[in-house]
Amino acid sequence: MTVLSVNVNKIAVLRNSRGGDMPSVLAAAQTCLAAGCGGITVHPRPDQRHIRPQDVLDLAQLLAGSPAELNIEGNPFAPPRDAYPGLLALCAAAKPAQATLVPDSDGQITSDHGFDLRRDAERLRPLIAELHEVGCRVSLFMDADSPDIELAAEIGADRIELYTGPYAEAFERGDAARQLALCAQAARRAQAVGLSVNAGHDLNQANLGAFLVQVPAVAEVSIGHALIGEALYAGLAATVAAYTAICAGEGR
Ligand SMILES: CC(=O)[C@@H](O)[C@H](O)COP(=O)(O)O
Ligand SMILES: NCC(=O)COP(=O)(O)O
Repeated sequence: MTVLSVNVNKIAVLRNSRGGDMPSVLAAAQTCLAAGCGGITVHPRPDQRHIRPQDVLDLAQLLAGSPAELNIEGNPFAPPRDAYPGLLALCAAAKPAQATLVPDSDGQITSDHGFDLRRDAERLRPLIAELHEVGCRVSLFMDADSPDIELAAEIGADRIELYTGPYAEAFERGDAARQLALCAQAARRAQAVGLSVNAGHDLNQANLGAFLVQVPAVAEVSIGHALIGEALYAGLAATVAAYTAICAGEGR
């Protein structure tokens, strides 16, 4: 079954807009966990516009000893800045179950592409080894049409996360077949060299079911933006329950 990891970045965005601790990232994570999700995802960025280092440490404490996993996403090449210690230092302190490496830059509103491993493989290799030393599983954010899926295994990654933004856009336009085929093919290539496959970005209640039907053996989906938006109307616990039902294949 596919694990749902809820990305709580957007809870922090709302909190940060006024300061203080309302809404609380920790309380939101607790609600998601109680509603049945299998993990919590955060994507701290150097400008600290949403999840902050202290949130990461608090979430790590909340999840310690629980079967639910903490997944920390971020750019491993972004240098420390102000109170942001850098992704590897944060992972060393929080010891998440999974670190997902993403090649996003500060100027991006959100992540919008995967790694070019022809360019970055040799820089990533020692960082992946360092994260393994800390005890993290390592996943690499990859485009579904990347020619270099197999290289992720060669440099030591455990998983890839398929960037599903192009699929979500195509689904919205009503012509998702090509993107689904690309994602399914990338998943099969990854699995053939021993990588597990995660997926994320702009997944929602409308497009998730078709994705999980067509793309084989997706280990985890991380979902935030749509889920938190939908939760404004339906409630967080009910929305998480709806996603876990889709992940469990109910209604297929
Ligand atoms: C890697 C990825 O697709 C997500 O981490 C995405 O970046 C969500 O983060 P934001 O909520 O900050 O856009
Ligand atoms: N890795 C994807 C993620 O964490 C959530 O992306 P989104 O649902 O906020 O687009």
